Amino acid sequence: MTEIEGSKFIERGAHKGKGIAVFTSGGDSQGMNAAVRSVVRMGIYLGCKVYFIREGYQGMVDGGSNIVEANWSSVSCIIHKGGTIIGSARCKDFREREGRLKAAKNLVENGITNLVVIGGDGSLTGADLFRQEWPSLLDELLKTNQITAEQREKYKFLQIAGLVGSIDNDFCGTDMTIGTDSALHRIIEAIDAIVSTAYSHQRTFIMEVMGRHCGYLALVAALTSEADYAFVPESPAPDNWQKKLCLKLEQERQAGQRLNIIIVSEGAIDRNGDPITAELVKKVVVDNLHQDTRVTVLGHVQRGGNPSAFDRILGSRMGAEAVMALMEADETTEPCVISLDGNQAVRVPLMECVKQTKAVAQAMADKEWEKAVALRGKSFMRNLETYKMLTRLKPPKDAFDEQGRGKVRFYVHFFIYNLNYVA
Ligand SMILES: Nc1ncnc2c1ncn2[C@@H]1O[C@H](COP(=O)(O)OP(=O)(O)OP(=O)(O)O)[C@@H](O)[C@H]1O
Ligand SMILES: O=P(O)(O)OC[C@H]1O[C@](O)(CO)[C@@H](O)[C@@H]1O
Repeated sequence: MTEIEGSKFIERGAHKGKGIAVFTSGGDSQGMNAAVRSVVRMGIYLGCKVYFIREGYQGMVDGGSNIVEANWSSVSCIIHKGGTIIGSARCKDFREREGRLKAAKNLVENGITNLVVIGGDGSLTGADLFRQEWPSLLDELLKTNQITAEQREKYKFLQIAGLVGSIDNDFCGTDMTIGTDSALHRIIEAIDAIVSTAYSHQRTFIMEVMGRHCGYLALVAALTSEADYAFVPESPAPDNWQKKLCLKLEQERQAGQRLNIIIVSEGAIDRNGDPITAELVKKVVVDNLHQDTRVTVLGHVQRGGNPSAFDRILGSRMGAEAVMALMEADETTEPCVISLDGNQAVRVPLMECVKQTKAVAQAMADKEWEKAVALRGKSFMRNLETYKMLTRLKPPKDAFDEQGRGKVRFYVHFFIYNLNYVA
């Protein structure tokens, strides 16, 4: 790299002959293609041989035509596409050492010692383990005559850079994972559509959103749609949630609201760790309030469709940074995750992020809810506090007209004021 008046100039062909492979793993997410494109083009610019590994870890384990060299035009016209053009999978084989042994052999055979992993917490946890085991995997391959002593020596270091591609935003160490923003767009669009029909029929809608054990999507969806209630896994509803929920819905109706929206994260639980499903919430509302209530499960719509501008840029920036991280690494470098910190792309140690992400799961298993929320990070914590505060606030009396109905303009001011106040 050359310094030109304070800015870095990365020379074309500076890393000629190095082998890099990129693959996408776990649930697909919008923006993965932008990241793949960026890795390929940055790699080629630097003179590397860039490979696609198709179908995630399964392709790495199976090898053969799943590992193919990419060229500049293989990634033309994909930045706007949802999903991942190189396929993704959940792979049981890679969870076993035997599978990882086959994967190691395939990488050595293709001369690949640099990996860009684009996936969620599971994929990056797998990558962390793979990197730790690499020397012992090569030893075993050598011992069983599957690789030569020369190959053992030449490929002794495996460098890994992870990009967090998942709609769940459940990985510690980055502000936003690639795909979350687009999924939120899908969710908000759907809620806005539901609100109009709910208004006409004075209905209550329960919307189930994805996120696995992470409530980020549910929380931000609730905040941005003024939902009346939200169930998120990290901060389970109080034991008497049924009563509190019904009271809240009743209050809103009495204030003149024609509809209610409740957001349920697919991983929502109560304080005992038992699931709170959308159907269970519906039963509580119908049995107690006799409201006309419907459930909408958004499902994979959230993962589909074109990526937002944010996710395209995020994927592009992260992809280029991942290649640079690999090229600058030496045998002492720890594997890293390319993260978003504020507006900066930063490299953080993969092992640390995996450890912290596991700690969230542990805190939830131990029912240490406050710890779980804190471990999710500041932005999660602030969103949760904001939402709780907004839903606790009751409108003053002058928010109602003579018939006791809510004045719409008042609500708008009230909401905006409070949002500004807590932000
Ligand atoms: N502990 C692990 N050890 C080895 N491999 C793992 C491990 N966890 C996950 N993997 C590998 O990563 C793959 C993807 O993991 P997972 O299904 O958890 O999705 P993810 O990467 O978390 O993505 P998403 O957040 O979109 O679901 C698994 O199918 C498996 O092959
Ligand atoms: O597509 P699948 O394998 O059904 O997985 C669904 C899961 O994947 C995610 O979409 C991404 O992790 C989760 O939100 C959801 O629980």
